[in-house]
Amino acid sequence: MTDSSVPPGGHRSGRGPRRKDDRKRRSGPPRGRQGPGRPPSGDPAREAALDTLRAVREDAAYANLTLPKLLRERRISGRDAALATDLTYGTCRAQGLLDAVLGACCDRPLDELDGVVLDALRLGAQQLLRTRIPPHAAVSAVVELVRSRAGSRPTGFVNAVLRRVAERDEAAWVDRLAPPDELGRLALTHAHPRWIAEVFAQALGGPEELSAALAADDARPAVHLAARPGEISAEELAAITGGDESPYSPYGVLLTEGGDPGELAPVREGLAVVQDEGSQLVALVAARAPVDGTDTRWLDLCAGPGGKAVMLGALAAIEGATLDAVDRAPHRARLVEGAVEGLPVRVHTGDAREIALPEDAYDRVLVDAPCTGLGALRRRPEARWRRQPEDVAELTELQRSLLRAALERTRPGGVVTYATCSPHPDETTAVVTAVAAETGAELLDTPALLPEVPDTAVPDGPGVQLWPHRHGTDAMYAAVLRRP
Ligand SMILES: C[S@@+](CC[C@H](N)C(=O)[O-])C[C@H]1O[C@@H](n2cnc3c(N)ncnc32)[C@H](O)[C@@H]1O
Repeated sequence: MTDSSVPPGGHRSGRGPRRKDDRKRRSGPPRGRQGPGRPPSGDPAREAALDTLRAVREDAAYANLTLPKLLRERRISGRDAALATDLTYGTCRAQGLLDAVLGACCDRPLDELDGVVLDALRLGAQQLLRTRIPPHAAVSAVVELVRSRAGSRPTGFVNAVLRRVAERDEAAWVDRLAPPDELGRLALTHAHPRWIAEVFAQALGGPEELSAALAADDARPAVHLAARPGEISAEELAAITGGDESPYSPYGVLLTEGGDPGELAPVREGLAVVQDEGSQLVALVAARAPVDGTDTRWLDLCAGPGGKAVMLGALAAIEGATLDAVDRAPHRARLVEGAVEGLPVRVHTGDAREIALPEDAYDRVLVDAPCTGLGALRRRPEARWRRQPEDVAELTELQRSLLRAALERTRPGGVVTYATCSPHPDETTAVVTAVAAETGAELLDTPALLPEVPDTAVPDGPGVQLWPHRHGTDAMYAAVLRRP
């Protein structure tokens, strides 16, 4: 739907980094900052949301790093912080759906709008379609925000577009805008790019669970803690934090209260870390995989920032083993060093494919490969719209070579666990089966290593696949291979 009665708003390019010559042409205060005579809107939550959306759009920032920093700097807490978080992450997650609706309500392409206006429209549409905020409050708050950031000129435009958005609810907009096929409809309904919905359907072995999978992936994830083995039990950790013991991981606690988990005493004291239950289960697979013979030399080839290295290091300490932990990125290797203090872990910085570590030597190896992260989209609100299908091929090349490097460093009879936080079959089954065929490595029965977790088998492939809608975890994948 377009409407020629909509008054003109800002017209500058709204998406992608702003060009230098654009900046020169503008007069007056820089967009996105307070200008003289323009008081703040008195709405710290929406101001923080708008600033984060700008950073995500212009600087390719990560919302989940930018917003918490901004809230701390501005001393925004309590209900304002909760509102800012809901609005920012919700708007980032739903961007494709919001843009489809806004596109039907604007008389010009969205990428010709001023960036601040576009961010404000997305923030407004999110409130109108996906929250319980009363429509008049949502519209007037966003109009005031635009006035404080960009002056009065675009306010009529923003007001008119948002009033058009408010004419239908989310379901009615989906009815109107969805493509005719079921997969396209589900992708729009749950605000996912079509290609990702296709990947999920392929990984699930059919469309039956797709709606549940996309819905769970569109919700905010629960926060899990992992108790450090040998230091504190999950039962004790749950009692101290007021959380619940996790359903599957023997070390997991599901937090039931909000707030910053980093401030909890057991986390500050190093007795527990914030870690999704799916990651805990992958570390458990790596620790449980059956080894023939000695079992004292362990290796984590892609260790940064150290979540699984902490769990493996703590288990190694209990078993009398040692762990070598490798990461190519120096700052990530340093994070591992900080995380594994006091554990029998040596940290190495370098490329796992070339690093000078012994070959045919390790009993137990984890390669938690860099991947598209399609299994952890819940945690990175903007990621689903940033990732592109073309990213996959480059990563699968690296994943195969890392798995080969892991097998070369494993002794005959030792085991390698290959893991990704992606369910994409090209990154999971295809990598594992190709490298197993090339090297003669034996594919072990990985679901048997997690007997307490139901429905982990991968359709037509080796390994275990976890899912948010089935297990409440990220969509982690793991498969175990034995070196011949
Ligand atoms: C999925 S993350 C690992 C997460 C980690 N296992 C944890 O539980 O916290 C992948 C890691 O692989 C590292 N990496 C990427 N390419 C690498 C390479 N060629 N050699 C070693 N590490 C690499 C990245 O820097 C990144 O830290």
